[in-house]
Amino acid sequence: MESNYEMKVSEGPFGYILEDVPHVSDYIPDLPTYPNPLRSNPAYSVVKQYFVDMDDTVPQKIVVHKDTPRGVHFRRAGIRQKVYFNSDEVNACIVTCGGLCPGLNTVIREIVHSLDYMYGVSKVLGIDGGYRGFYAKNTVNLTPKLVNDIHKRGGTILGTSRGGHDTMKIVDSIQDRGINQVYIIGGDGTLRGAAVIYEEVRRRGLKVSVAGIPKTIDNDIPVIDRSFGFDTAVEEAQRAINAAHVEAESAENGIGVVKLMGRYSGFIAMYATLASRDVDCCLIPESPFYLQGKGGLLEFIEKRLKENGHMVIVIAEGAGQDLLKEETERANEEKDASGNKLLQDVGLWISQKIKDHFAREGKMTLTLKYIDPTYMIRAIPSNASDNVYCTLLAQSAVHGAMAGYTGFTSGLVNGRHTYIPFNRVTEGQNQVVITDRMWARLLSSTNQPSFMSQKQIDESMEEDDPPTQLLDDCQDETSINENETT
Ligand SMILES: Nc1ncnc2c1ncn2[C@@H]1O[C@H](COP(=O)(O)OP(=O)(O)OP(=O)(O)O)[C@@H](O)[C@H]1O
Ligand SMILES: O=P(O)(O)OC[C@H]1O[C@](O)(CO)[C@@H](O)[C@@H]1O
Ligand SMILES: [Mg+2]
Repeated sequence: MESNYEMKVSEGPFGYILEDVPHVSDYIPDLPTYPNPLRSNPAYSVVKQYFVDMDDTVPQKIVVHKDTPRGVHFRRAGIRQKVYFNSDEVNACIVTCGGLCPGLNTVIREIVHSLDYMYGVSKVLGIDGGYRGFYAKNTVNLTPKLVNDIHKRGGTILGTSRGGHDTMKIVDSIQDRGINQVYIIGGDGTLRGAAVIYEEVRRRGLKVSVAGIPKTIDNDIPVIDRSFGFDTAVEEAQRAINAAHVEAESAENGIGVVKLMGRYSGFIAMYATLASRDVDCCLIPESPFYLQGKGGLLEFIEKRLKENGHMVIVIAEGAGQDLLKEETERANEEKDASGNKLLQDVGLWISQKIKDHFAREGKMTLTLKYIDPTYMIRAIPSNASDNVYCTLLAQSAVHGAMAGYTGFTSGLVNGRHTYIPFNRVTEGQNQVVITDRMWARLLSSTNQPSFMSQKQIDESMEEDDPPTQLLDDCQDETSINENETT
């Protein structure tokens, strides 16, 4: 089903734009409102200004010049004075879809706890096994007690799946069960699914809030600063890189190759490399490379081995797929149940190419160890900082749904929690911009070639990408989201 998501945009002076999120009262008139029960919650009532001002918004771009227009803003997340659901009336559900990511259980736990402890909501259903669970499986009652310890475990207690999105059946199930708050945790595909669920709910005139919590280990969701679980994944990747380094260092002409996740976006590989400092070469999908000849990878490997006697290569799973395709003379057209292209194993392929090259040339004997920790970095529980992040994302989603917002995802923008309309997070993909300052930092830390000709550099500068860090000098140094902070 195609999305027809209509944007709710308003404008103000000096180029101010609010990309607002829908509200149930947009299509159901005269809904009653209730005072927020948090008024009498001792934890909150001591906090000065614990209600978010209705006019609070967060700018998408925070580095500005004297005369730049104020630009796009998102509604600030948080507790509202009025809520549109009475506590007894709420019948919520939670579903997790797509690939695993550290922190899924923390988000589930926190939605259940926030609904119960903050808003007195006790009816929360868990949907089993992703979208198809709405119509093909039984549900489970989620209580604070049941979910109390789950944040210490990896995975999702609800199970997840790919494929199986049937909008009509899902909304029928929502309607039949009397569900009026739907919390959907997932990546770009999941949020596309959530957008069409919201549209169908609205078409039927149902008082149902549809709230998303963006999840992606690859950090490829646009607009938001970073996705939950990313920090944990980068930290876990260090263990594999350390092992590769120890192996490489201990052998004559030792090479350690580590493959990390990242289908189209090389953020995990880039940040794991920058964090480790043991990596000699990082290869990501956004930065094409070649093997043979002057300036190629094999030449660089030989040089680095001569200099250092060992080296570590980190490769994102989506890197070099064009080379593999050429080599095998076939495109891998296989797709998963959600329609995502299945990739060939670039780690195995590149390891073999390196071994073959040096054996054939008889140049040097090398010892190569290939480490593939891809699923290990996403199947673990979230670390402390991701746990806090997940908690805040979940609480924001609950406050938003209780306040009657719908068709939105909670998300961190420039360090502030916001409500973002679905279509803004599904319209594109966050990727490493290789003409940006962060990639330049990586190149200078590994001292690897850029594998780009001057012609390619000129072309990429001319592309219609957002202005780059190298060009306009307006990068927020602490932010991960390359595209949006440049
Ligand atoms: N365009 C779409 N419209 C409706 N549903 C979709 C769409 N794309 C994907 N989905 C559904 O969303 C769910 C998850 O999609 P997908 O497997 O692509 O994972 P994801 O959410 O992108 O997460 P990740 O990329 O992290 O694995 C699946 O059930 C799939 O059927
Ligand atoms: O869970 P699956 O189907 O093996 O998919 C793995 C893919 O999911 C992700 O973890 C998230 O999109 C990718 O990095 C990876 O390519
Ligand atoms: Mg996806």
